[in-house]
Amino acid sequence: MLKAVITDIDGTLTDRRRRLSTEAIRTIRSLVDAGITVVVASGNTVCSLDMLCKMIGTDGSIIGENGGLYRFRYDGQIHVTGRQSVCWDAYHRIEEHFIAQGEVLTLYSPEYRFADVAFARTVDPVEAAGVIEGMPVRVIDTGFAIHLQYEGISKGSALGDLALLMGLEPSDFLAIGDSENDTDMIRRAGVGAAVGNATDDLRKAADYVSKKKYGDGFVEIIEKYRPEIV
Ligand SMILES: O=C(O)COP(=O)(O)O
Ligand SMILES: [Mg+2]
Repeated sequence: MLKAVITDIDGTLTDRRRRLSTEAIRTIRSLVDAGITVVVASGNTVCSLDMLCKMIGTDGSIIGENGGLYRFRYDGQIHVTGRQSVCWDAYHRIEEHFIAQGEVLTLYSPEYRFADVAFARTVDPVEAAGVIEGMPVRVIDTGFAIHLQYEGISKGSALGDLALLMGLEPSDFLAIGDSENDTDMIRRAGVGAAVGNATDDLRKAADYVSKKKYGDGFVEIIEKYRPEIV
């Protein structure tokens, strides 16, 4: 039996252009109204997740910055497990490398980030990873941004910590995602599902891959597993 849902946002509840699926929101509201907790787990910042949770109508339980931080409900403490200073060291090395080639990197909301570093996908993430080889930092391409994350930290590691705070096990969760940054999370969850537009690696790690894409895929997955969520 499953007891809660944890979902990625970009590419799962949104389309490629980050437009939220109204059908997915409707589905989340029906889960919440039935007393089922829905956690959002994203590479996004706390403030953007808070706005989203309020407007969708969840209880504010979040995993942000790709697992670099998490919080149980709006009034809970923000637990930061990422090590941003190490990520900044990695970023500066990458920045120097690309500046030497005439490429200027664009940071994403650095003033609102506490755990990781994120920047625009204007450079090759594999080349960026090569530049910081040996450092305890992972380069993550979410399909929407490139993130630098301290080793061992992921949405999956944060799911373990958050589930404990909620009095649940990771295996109590149905987890849904679309990309590389969701892999650990869908592996650790009781059921891990990927939407139809998911990357090949995530599809391989998933228990189920929806036929439909983006928000419609999310709705399809919830409909399939709804009888198992109590
Ligand atoms: O912040 C990103 O790069 C992607 O966000 P997501 O984890 O909700 O897909
Ligand atoms: Mg995503």
